[in-house]
Amino acid sequence: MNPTRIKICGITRIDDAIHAARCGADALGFVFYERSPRHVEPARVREIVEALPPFVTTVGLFVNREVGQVRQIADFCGLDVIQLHGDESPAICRQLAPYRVIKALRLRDEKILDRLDSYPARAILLDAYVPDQFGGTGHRCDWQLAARVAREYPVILAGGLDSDCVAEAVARVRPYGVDVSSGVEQAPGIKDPHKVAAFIHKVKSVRNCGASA
Ligand SMILES: O=C(O)c1ccccc1NCC(=O)[C@H](O)[C@H](O)COP(=O)(O)O
Repeated sequence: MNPTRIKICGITRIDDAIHAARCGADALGFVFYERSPRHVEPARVREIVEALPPFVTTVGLFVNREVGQVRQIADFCGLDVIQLHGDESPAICRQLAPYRVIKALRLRDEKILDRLDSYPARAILLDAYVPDQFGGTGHRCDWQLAARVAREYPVILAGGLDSDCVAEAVARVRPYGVDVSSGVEQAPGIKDPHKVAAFIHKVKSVRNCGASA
């Protein structure tokens, strides 16, 4: 049985990053989408990355950015993984090699099942579908459909998770990992240390028989 990996997304402050790492987060996400209330400048992210312990994975989130810009920012900040949260094609994912790519897809209906094979991504992040919004919405996705996807692919479940619902979500979907942003915040971009600790504790205490390596 593998543990459910935990990504805390929308980090903008060193203290929040260190606290999440101490609580046991596997990965931290930084939003480079300028229209997000969690947007953070590359110079700040570089400082945060330099302050982190060695075994915490750093993930940069981009929405429909040009590949060269994504690479430039990722190289500058020292990021480990790139998460593409817009309408990026499978070809764009390929162009970012050797960076590992997580492709985020907003789960609208079963048509998603036909699109998955084309993505050369290390994992698919399933988020809620909210018209005209790319992420960080606080809305849940269809866990039943997500569970079907998770039987075939490594899935990172996102969308409206918090410490109250995450144990049930893991038990039902059996994802590779979970991702949370607004559910552990005091305000957009500002994490609540108690909510972060409670979320991570809940995930670590639930059995996930389906999670693959
Ligand atoms: O968080 C944002 O503001 C955001 C904006 C645009 C694209 C992606 C964004 N966040 C990506 C994430 O990975 C979030 O953690 C994910 O969407 C879940 O968010 P939430 O429902 O608030 O937990």
